[in-house]
Amino acid sequence: MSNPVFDLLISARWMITVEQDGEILEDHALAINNGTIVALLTPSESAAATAKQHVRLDNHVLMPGLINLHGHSAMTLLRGLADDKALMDWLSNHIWPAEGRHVRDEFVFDGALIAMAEMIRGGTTTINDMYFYHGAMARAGLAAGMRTFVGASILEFPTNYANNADEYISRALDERREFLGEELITFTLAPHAPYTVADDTFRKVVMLAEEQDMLIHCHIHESAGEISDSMRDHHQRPLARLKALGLLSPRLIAAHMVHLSDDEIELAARHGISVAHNPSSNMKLASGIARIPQLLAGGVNVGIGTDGAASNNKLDMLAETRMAALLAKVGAMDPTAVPAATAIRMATLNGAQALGIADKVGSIKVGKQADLIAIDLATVETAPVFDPISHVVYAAGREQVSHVWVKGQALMAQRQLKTLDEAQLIASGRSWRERILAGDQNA
Ligand SMILES: CSC[C@H]1O[C@@H](n2cnc3c(O)ncnc32)[C@H](O)[C@@H]1O
Ligand SMILES: [Zn+2]
Repeated sequence: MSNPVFDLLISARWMITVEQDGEILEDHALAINNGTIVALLTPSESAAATAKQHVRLDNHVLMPGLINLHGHSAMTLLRGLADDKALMDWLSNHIWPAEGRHVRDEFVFDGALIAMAEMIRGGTTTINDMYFYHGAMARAGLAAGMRTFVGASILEFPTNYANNADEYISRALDERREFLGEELITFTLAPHAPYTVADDTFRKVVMLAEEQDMLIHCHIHESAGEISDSMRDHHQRPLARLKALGLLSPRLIAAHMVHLSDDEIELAARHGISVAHNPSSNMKLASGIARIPQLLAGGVNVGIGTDGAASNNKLDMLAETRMAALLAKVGAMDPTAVPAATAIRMATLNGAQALGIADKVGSIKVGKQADLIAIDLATVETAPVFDPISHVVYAAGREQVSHVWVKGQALMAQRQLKTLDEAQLIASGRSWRERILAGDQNA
């Protein structure tokens, strides 16, 4: 019997599977057909295998694509407009007025494409987003070929997108219809935060999420002010209020969760909620240090996000993974907190788990889809290699990401973007700068 000819064969010097913490395979290969990993080949099997395309990564580590569990992609167009502010000052006095002047369909599409190019160049294959103009976001995801979770934002106050909570919801559900058959596009419900969403709206969100089988994505316990304002307005901490409203469940991805008591960590674990940890944004807005080691020890699923480019200001998941490991250590005054392998699991499989796609992506396993990245370790920054897991977290930079695949489709090869035109995106960013500086209401 003749050997099968695979669609794609990727052989790599090292493979971090994330199936077991710390597992590294040397000189193995992955066989891929129709975007799915169909075989994991030993060195001798790899040598005998044949494929329509064979990518040889002799100095690289191959690993699952990074999953950005919390972002606002289109905010790339507001990057650097308001730095060095605390959360509520940043939002109320700078970001929301700027969004009022500029955020439209075209802004979201163009801003999201710039974000996606940056994310792909840094090894991100999935983005869990929340913003406005969801058709534009979904179209950007399809153009880029990224796995895109489009968060349908819900607020009580008017923006360019909608006037009240009911309108945010109905408009988003209308926009969602066009993309229901798209495997890479999933809509989620994204009530913005406990301080911008009323009790009745949260109740509607819970009902709708169950009825439509949708995830819920919300900023929760981001700053100390959010908690004290909630005590003043609701006589409860936000998490207790959300529990009473039925929001706490495995459907919930809670972004930030910086300020938590031991009881609240236990509550989060008991209800199976996932946390999107955003270390750089939390540091830059001086929101605080999330208690990640305690959350993980308590059994809470914690993934990693960048937040938007206006509060980070990078969309660099490798840097964020490193920050997650370092910040946990200094927060706990314990160098063993969040070791490198745990940080990699948080940035991959835990993100997939939060999004309900751990059966499809998040680790390297036969039967899973080929959402994969390669990182070139043959650079002075990562020579010599004793432990590829250590280098991925602590030493390698995003410029060392060489290849990115989503469902077997190459989005980047040898650092060349395959689905997006970098020069065009830089030009688009320049033209938005002029429009934004001109204060064009219809920009
Ligand atoms: C409803 S999502 C879009 C909304 O959220 C704002 N935003 C961006 N980053 C943050 C953050 O860290 N905390 C709270 N709100 C944030 C964004 O500007 C949009 O208005
Ligand atoms: Zn955010």
